[in-house]
Amino acid sequence: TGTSRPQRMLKAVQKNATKGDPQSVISAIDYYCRHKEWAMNVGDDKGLILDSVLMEVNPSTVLELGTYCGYSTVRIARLMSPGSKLITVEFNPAFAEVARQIIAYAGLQDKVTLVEGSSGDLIPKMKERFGIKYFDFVFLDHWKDSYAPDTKLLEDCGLLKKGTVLLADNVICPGAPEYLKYVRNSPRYESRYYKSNLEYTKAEDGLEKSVFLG
Ligand SMILES: O=C(NCCCCc1cc2ccncc2s1)c1cc(-c2ccc(F)cc2)cc(O)c1O
Ligand SMILES: [Mg+2]
Repeated sequence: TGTSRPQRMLKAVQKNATKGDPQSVISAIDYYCRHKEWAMNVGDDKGLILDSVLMEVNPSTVLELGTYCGYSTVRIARLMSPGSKLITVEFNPAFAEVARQIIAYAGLQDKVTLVEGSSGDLIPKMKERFGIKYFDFVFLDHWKDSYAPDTKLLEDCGLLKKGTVLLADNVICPGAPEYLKYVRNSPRYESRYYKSNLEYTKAEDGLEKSVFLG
């Protein structure tokens, strides 16, 4: 057995990016995944939408579900104000190990808390474990059929407040039909679809932005 895809991605960052420079880490990953080996990062097309929605919200607390190698973690944390906190949840220990190193290489480890485990187990523990009252921004990028149940769980745990923004990746490809039905039909959300491309491809994908109305 050789290296894994995430390990090869980490090597590309260590080789081509500048330590402490988040933009160079993002560019190194995008170059590697577009020209060498595809990987399921949110990518540069959808990444620009993520950046603009994030800057509009300017959140103090962020929850990311699905860290993978930390690409979107770096994209988000690099735009967050001093003193703000990002909690990112990853299920797969091998992914988490690579993500920790990529986040540290970008110099963003002080803003980011990476937690290993499943979203369903960890969401109910957010308040007691991390002293979180509410999340201002939630990026959903984990199991697509977990988006809807985990959104309901966030509501039930009182982790959303009036104005919290949920941004969901892959609502077209691989798709999150249950989630779209839920947020688009619920009177508690104001939703909007941002059409884009599946990372590093010409296929359609997009992000759904849903504002919690309280
Ligand atoms: O599955 C995807 N992403 C989730 C990985 C699941 C890892 C998890 C994290 C976690 C944390 C907490 N609790 C439970 C879980 S489970 C994903 C897949 C594609 C794709 C698109 C076209 C393809 F042909 C093939 C793959 C593209 C994407 O952007 C993705 O995000
Ligand atoms: Mg994704």
